[in-house]
Amino acid sequence: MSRFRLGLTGSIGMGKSTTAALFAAEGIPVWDADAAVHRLYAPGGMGVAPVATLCPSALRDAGIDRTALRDWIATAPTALPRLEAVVHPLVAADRDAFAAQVSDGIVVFDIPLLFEKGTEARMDATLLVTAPAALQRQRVLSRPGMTEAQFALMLSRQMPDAEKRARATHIVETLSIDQTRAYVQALIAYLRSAHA
Ligand SMILES: CC(C)(COP(=O)(O)OP(=O)(O)OC[C@H]1O[C@@H](n2cnc3c(N)ncnc32)[C@H](O)[C@@H]1O)[C@@H](O)C(=O)NCCC(=O)NCCS
Ligand SMILES: Nc1ncnc2c1ncn2[C@@H]1O[C@H](COP(=O)(O)OP(=O)(O)OP(=O)(O)O)[C@@H](O)[C@H]1O
Repeated sequence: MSRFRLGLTGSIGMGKSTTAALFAAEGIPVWDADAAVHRLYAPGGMGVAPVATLCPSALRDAGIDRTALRDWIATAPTALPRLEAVVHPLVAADRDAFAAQVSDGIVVFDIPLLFEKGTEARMDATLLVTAPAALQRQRVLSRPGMTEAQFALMLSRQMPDAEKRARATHIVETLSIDQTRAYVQALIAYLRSAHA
């Protein structure tokens, strides 16, 4: 089977990381965009200098402090697009370097902003993880330090779930681990048979 790129996405708290781990447990290589950003922000990361130039207050212990960055983003509507303009090309380079290492079989790309940034055009198929809004809200608000305002702000920055459902080639509701694991296993089998 030649390389098959599966874009995994979903709004905050919908189950991307958990579902990505289910693919990894089946032996599927997974690239995680949020993890790539953490690497870029860590001391020695490629993102430290450019982000610190943009937001000097975020430079802390030779790395980028996300809390300071989050506070800076709240100061102006232009802040996040300016940050993305610096970070996203570095994330894309990390993604392409990962993809180049895998020559065949299914590869999963866990990308929160897959649809928001049109990255689905670089994928062979897309899987949306989703859940009822009330469950999403309960999950996110149960996180330490998360507030209603923060949740609303993050949701406002992400494409509505209904729009993502209309664009995804595959959709799974993350209601139980067993049910999602069964879905992941069936999807892997289907993709291997359909694209052998
Ligand atoms: C804005 C930042 C500082 C907030 O960091 P913090 O640790 O508080 O939140 P975290 O990173 O866990 O993100 C919380 C939620 O927002 C999502 N998110 C992250 N960046 C963005 C963004 N630019 N637009 C919309 N949602 C985003 C995440 O996927 C997650 O669902 C951080 O997310 C960041 O640096 N984002 C810019 C880089 C980026 O766009 N990352 C997404 C790559 S697809
Ligand atoms: N299939 C599932 N069944 C039951 N609970 C799930 C499932 N998938 C995820 N969850 C729960 O939902 C919460 C959010 O999951 P996860 O962190 O994977 O979401 P995410 O989309 O990666 O979130 P973020 O966008 O904030 O990174 C976690 O508490 C997790 O235990």
